[in-house]
Amino acid sequence: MHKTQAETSEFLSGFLPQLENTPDDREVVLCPPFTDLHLLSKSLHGSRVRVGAQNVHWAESGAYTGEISPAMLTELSVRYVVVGHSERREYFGETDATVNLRLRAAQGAGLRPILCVGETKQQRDQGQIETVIFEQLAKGLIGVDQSQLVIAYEPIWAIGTGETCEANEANRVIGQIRSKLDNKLVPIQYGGSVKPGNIDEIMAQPEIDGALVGGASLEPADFARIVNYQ
Ligand SMILES: O=C[C@H](O)COP(=O)(O)O
Repeated sequence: MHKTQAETSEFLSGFLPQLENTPDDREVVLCPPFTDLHLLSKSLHGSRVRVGAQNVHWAESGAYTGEISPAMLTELSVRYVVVGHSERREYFGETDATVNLRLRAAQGAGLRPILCVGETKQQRDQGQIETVIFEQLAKGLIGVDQSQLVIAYEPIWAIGTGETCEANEANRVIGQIRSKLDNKLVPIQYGGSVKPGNIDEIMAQPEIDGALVGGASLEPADFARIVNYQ
């Protein structure tokens, strides 16, 4: 829940010029609040930056006050949608079952969902990393087309805390996630306190295909440095 439309416009003015020398292999997606989607879609038309949303409901339409349907997003040229972020699971009652409904509805409308999975600190300390994540995958991915999917491994204890998962540990867990997938080519991102100072090491890991960036994406220079990792 960051940035009004005015703030988003200001962000773009600072960010887009810094993509002039960005290598072609980088796919850049901005996932703002719903209220910024129209502005972003218009402003980014013809650019290399794609637009994503932060959530989507599974129904086509109906009496679901406060929710947003897949078609409402695709009409705005939205291509991606984050599903099952840990904040949605923790604060808004998301379960693996509702995550699954959202993933399937998103794909049914032509959106490419970014499924977030990850463990709490307590689960990690109790040696339950794989147990937790494999269950999130098993329940979340029922009936989901893995050729139109992105996964983000986000250890909850590393989100917004400044405490980053060591790059080699993130690489190990992401390898475990990949071992459970039918399609080994699903892009798997790491998320959790990604910053200009650690992006190079994170992206040097063989299993890590990208990053889901929160706080550091709010500053144009920081996010551009992350996109332009070495
Ligand atoms: O939504 C963003 C991710 O949860 C990561 O957030 P962060 O980079 O602020 O830790």
